[in-house]
Amino acid sequence: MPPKRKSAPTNASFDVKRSRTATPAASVSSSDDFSDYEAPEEGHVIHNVVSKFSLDERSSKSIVRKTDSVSHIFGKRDYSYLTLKPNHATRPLWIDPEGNIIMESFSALAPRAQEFLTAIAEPISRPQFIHEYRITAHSLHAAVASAGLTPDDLISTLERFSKVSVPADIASFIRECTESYGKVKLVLKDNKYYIECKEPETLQKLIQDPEIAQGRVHEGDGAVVVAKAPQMGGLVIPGTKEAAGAAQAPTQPGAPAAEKDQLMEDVFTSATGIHEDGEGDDDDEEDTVHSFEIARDFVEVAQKRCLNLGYPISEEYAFRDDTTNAELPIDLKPHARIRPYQEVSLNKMFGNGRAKSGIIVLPCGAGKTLVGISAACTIKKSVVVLATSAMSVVQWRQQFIQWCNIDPDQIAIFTSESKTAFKGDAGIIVSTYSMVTNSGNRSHDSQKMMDFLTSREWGLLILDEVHVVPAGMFRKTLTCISAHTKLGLTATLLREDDKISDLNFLIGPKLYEANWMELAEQGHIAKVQCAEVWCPMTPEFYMEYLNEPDARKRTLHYIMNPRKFQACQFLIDYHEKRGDKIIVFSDNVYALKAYALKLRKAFIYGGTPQQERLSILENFQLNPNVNTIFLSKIGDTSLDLPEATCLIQISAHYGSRRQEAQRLGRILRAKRRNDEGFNAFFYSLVSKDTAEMYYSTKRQAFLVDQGYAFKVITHLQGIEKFPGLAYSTLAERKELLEQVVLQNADAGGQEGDDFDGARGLSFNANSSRKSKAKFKRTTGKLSELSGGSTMAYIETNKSRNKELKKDQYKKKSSFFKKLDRDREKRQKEQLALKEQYSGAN
Ligand SMILES: Nc1ncnc2c1ncn2[C@@H]1O[C@H](COP(=O)(O)OP(=O)(O)OP(=O)(O)O)[C@@H](O)[C@H]1O
Repeated sequence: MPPKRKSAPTNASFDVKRSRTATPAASVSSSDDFSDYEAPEEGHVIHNVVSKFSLDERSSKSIVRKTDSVSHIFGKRDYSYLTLKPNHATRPLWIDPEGNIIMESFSALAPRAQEFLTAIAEPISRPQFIHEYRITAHSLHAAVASAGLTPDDLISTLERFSKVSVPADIASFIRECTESYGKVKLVLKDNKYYIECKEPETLQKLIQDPEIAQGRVHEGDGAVVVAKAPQMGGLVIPGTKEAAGAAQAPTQPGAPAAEKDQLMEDVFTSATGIHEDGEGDDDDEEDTVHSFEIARDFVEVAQKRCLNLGYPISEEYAFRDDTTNAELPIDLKPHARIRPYQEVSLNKMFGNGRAKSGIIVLPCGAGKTLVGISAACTIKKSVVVLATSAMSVVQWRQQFIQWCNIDPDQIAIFTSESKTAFKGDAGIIVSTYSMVTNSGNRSHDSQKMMDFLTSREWGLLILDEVHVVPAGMFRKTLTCISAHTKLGLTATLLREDDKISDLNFLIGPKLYEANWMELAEQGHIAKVQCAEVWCPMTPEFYMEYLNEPDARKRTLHYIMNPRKFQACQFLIDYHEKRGDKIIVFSDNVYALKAYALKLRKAFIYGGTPQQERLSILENFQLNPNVNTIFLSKIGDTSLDLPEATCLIQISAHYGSRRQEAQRLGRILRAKRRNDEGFNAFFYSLVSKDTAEMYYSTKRQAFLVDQGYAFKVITHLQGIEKFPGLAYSTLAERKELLEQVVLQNADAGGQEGDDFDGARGLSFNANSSRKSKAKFKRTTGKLSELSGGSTMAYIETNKSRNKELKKDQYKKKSSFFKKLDRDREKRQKEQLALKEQYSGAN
């Protein structure tokens, strides 16, 4: 097979078909920069050691499938030929030869198995009873790097948990991936970069490579430095029980019986080498490491080359040995107690006494900010925090002051409104991605701040909402800010473009991903009842919907469907009477205003002046007469309203899974979450038999994978008898339809992208800036925007969208191009007729 450049198969992993189309290592060019390098897909087989491995061929040779009357239904996923172990009923895992792992979460051994799987595999779906995981090259990398697991540990533990023997192909995949992963490290010590390895042979191999040799710094005789590796002992993360000197946390309720505990401990110990009492087998041993220095501007080239050679580099920061960068006097306040899952995620980051770069995934409202702050308190060096909006910037600063005993003067804000550096040698700067990457003309103060940011070294770079940042912007950020450790934080590691794997490469592996349902069970986030309410279209709206040629106007028809309005009115009334505080979300601003005005409720969208926004929010929080507010997409993220207990969604961003999860996040932090029997409510109102139903299903995919169940409500009991129900007569509905028909297509569009507050749409954006960026059009088809290709995020780069469109057009045959032209012509004629008709009336 000829080497493919920039191939981008869509899966991750251990998937047989994908690994076949893997980018051969040689295909990643040896050019000197990364500008033309496109990282492979998430978890995709990323180096030659892995690409040599073809599970497909091996497994297809060895499998003898049964053929009976039902086997055709299961096709390749008929695994009935696998032999179950005699005591399979007590084991929780099914492992198939294609690398998928299914876990019975009701098994007594499930808690242990889950702990193990979270360390070695990617969670794919975790509903109540059955969880699905997949072993990927990246997950194995993270397992080796953060938990220090050996291939034998991994395979033997899988074997113990599995109902069937671990297939030989999987065992060899694990060996091939883990043999090289995590062995070579990039360490920044005394402000010099070192490539470090425990095996002298591997290091020799790298040194002898002509490309790497070019970047090597020869000090004295150019010898390889041999040193003792630092050990984990002594590193205490602030805010943990250990830090407070408290005893170990008691066993959780519902823990397995004593005799099972012993079995589980055996299994766990065999996997990690760590006993329950925390003693490692070889804690006292010191390992020898060999390293050589690499020039700063050669680091990326070396990283790429090592990846090609089959030794992907992990980045680590020996912050305790860093005497060059000033210490930041920062500690958590005594009252701060970090939660168990926050502690687990931080342990993954500081697992071996050094800080590892990577991504931590926690549900919305689960406290990512405190995780970032605790990381800063552990490293105790200068920190840069980058957030997506000016409002988040303010919140980050407030949280630093709330949780830490740091002088507020040492936390500076860099936004369009504030540009002052911190006092002293070390400090914290909080800014937005676009402030840092803005390539336009900067004001004098802004340039001064940028120079400050780029001229020094930072101990930690915290990247908030890491998944939403366009990849190009990301690269720019990482090149202009030199940080020893990069910590990405997100709730939804989902992107609509094909750049998710860039995060693995540019930041580091996913270090930890929390289980939403578990956190809800433990009361850290609210339990939510989710429902999709099907609202039939009225006949007159449906006729118009079917005949409308313009996609955006069609959208307006299903959002303004009178039956949807009635459902919204009914639900607001029902939940207000229950004592809930309700947020109604609408991406469509025309509908937002129309619904809110008709129902006499307050609304906030991009055009609402700042003062008015704050006043509405304050009333919502404190005034018992203001129980419902309408919000446009500007409220999707960063809005901390713990009073809210019910969400109603009337219009959304097509099929965006990320938006659905983020909106749900607004009620996950409900104050009342620990009240007896408390539930928050999330309703998505969907017009039946329209495109909205398709998008709605797509939107829910991520939450369903997290274990949320969406009930379908086809009829709201008692709605017909609801007093004052709007649009209950045909005349009213026709009047509404007329108003909708008279709107131009823009009314069917959505509010501009609120990627960054600096562009004017965030909650605390200066209203004078709003008009500049209110609406942003991108070229592309509806399906491209909608998540039609299992996407949740669209690259906000206009030229990229144009390219996409062009590519699609190129792919079309002349026959289809002709059809497109004919259709456009017909649409123009229809529009002209309509205009003529409305003019005549
Ligand atoms: N360990 C803790 N102890 C007490 N309160 C906590 C803890 N961790 C987080 N919180 C509180 O939980 C709330 C949500 O935290 P935060 O805003 O960091 O969530 P998030 O994960 O960033 O959410 P989102 O993704 O929606 O922005 C905050 O009010 C925060 O103070």
